Amino acid sequence: MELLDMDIDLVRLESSLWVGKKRYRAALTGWHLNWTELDKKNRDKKTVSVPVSEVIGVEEGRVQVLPQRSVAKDTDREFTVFYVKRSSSGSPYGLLWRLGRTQFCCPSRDLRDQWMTQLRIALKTHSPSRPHRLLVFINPFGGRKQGRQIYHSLVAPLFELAGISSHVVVTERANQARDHILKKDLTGFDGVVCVGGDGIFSELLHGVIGRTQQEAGLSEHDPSVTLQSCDLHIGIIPAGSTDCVCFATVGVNDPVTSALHIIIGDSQPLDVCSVHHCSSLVRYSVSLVGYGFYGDVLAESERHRWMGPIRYDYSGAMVYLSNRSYAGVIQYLPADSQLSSPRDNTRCLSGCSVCSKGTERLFPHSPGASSLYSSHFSQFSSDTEGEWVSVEGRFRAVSLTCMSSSCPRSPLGLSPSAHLADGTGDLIIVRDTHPLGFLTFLHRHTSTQDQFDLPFVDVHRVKAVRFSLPTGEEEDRDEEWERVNDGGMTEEGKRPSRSGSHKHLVERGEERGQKDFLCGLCCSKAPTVSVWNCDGEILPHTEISCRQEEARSGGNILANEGAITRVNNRYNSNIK
Ligand SMILES: CCCCCCCCCCCCC/C=C/[C@@H](O)[C@H](CO)NC(=O)CCCCCCCCCCCCCCC
Ligand SMILES: Nc1ncnc2c1ncn2[C@@H]1O[C@H](COP(=O)(O)OP(=O)(O)OP(=O)(O)O)[C@@H](O)[C@H]1O
Ligand SMILES: [Ca+2]
Repeated sequence: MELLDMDIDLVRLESSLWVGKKRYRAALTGWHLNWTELDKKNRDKKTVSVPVSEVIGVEEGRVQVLPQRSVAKDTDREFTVFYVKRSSSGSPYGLLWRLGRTQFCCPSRDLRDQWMTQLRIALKTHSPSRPHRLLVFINPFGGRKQGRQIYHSLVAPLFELAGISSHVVVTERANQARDHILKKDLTGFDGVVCVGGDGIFSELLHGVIGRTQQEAGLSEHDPSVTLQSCDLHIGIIPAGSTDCVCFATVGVNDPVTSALHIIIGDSQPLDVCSVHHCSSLVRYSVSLVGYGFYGDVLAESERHRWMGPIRYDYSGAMVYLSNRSYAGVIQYLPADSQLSSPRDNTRCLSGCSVCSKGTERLFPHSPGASSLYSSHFSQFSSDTEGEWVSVEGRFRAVSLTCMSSSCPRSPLGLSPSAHLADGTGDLIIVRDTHPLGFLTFLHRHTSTQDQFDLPFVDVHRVKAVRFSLPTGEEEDRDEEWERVNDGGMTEEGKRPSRSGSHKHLVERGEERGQKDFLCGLCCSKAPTVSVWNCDGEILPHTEISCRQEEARSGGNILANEGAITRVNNRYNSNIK
């Protein structure tokens, strides 16, 4: 093996080159492009070394790509190399990536051509996982409504430089991206990319998982089905309001950083949680399934979409001031506590040993290929996993998060030690408490203080969760529905339809549950039920079951991140 590595690492090309007025000795091996400054006596000074896997492109002449493309081809002895450059500035939670650029001048045109050819061959041979053709969905209404501009000014030039061809769809309605992936011919695409927030990411996730199951002839609703692995990677260019999936996987929300990760083919598997109601699939989640506070904030914020990202802070304050708690019965299936715990102070990065161990345990005989795995609830228990546990009471918030769910508002996230791909989620139960206590809990999300170290908060690492209303509450809830809806019923005959005196409050979607909350803000009687927030979408049911689907390490549900894997194994962690 060592011999083979040495063979591959043999120098392919070495020569003197000029960068500006300085003379360098440049060498291209299989894995690296190095250039070392030489002093007047030909002694080595500083060396710059760029892994071939991080070279973005090579162009003839003196070329600039960002902020605007400009080409000076007046000499035939120059070429420009573009590569990933880690910015020393950037966010305290992750490094920004920038497009590095060096213009080399060769002693002859012949040598320039040799450099260009060798670099392009090296790129082809050593970057097998790079995408060549991408399907890009832009949500023009996400976040500050800058998706189109972000893509065309910052991302498209990089894709072009890297030789990636992209087909762009600017969405005209919600769920268009999901339906496109479910129904259209995707032959030739190596991946799908969303430009927007967690909502459009969720559309792509549902499209990709759904399509894969369709093609395999599997029903997503059938709980006995083992979900098929998804071959299409999903990339995220952050242009939304929270961009939690991007932040939690890359460490920063920055379109250029994400575009560079996509170009070099970085990928990170993610846990996916499926949410069922009465044995039928409602949605998948990768981030937050939250009842109480986070459900209420989302429902309230939908009425203030026009405010942009700040709608969450405004709605958060409004909901906090309304001081609500909700009765419920939570049942959860603990995960194996010997493997990890939500309070073990670890931070999950790509290549994380807990995620790899979980994979080995789940798929002991599996080859490296990826797959999604689902199983019956009954199959979840292993020798070291516990039995179902039940908790009944009044809660400020019930949150299940598959990953840390870190975002700029909460840089360490809802559960800082949660893992990206270990097949578990963290259940955070915030029991009813006085307003100051709850404010302390919320405030701790903004710092490094432990939000779980409070007497009214419990956190459990789990494989599955069920939520139901206490006996008797169901009736109260229906009374509440009847009260606010003049007794109208839905076509399913289960709940009142959205009609009557509160219709004015409902602005979008099919979210029947939303009305309970909305009425709670404008009516004198406080609502008895909240709604579920599932990755930023309101669920139409209160009683749900969540279970962890399992992504094998090396899998490819998400291919945006990489902040962490190969890169950080070599250059320390990208998330400090
Ligand atoms: C005193 C300051 C307290 C600050 C508390 C900050 C807590 C922030 C926790 C953020 C957790 C994000 C979880 C991610 C969920 C995503 O899958 C989902 C889809 O994008 N986003 C949301 O649902 C969007 C959810 C957005 C939730 C924002 C909550 C803001 C709370 C503000 C409370 C102010 C109290 C003021 C009292 C006068
Ligand atoms: N053209 C469109 N018109 C209306 N809604 C759309 C359109 N395209 C996508 N959507 C929907 O808009 C919703 C919000 O989109 P997105 O997540 O991109 O932005 P956001 O809500 O501002 O950000 P975040 O989810 O990070 O908070 C999603 O539910 C998505 O399905
Ligand atoms: Ca997890």
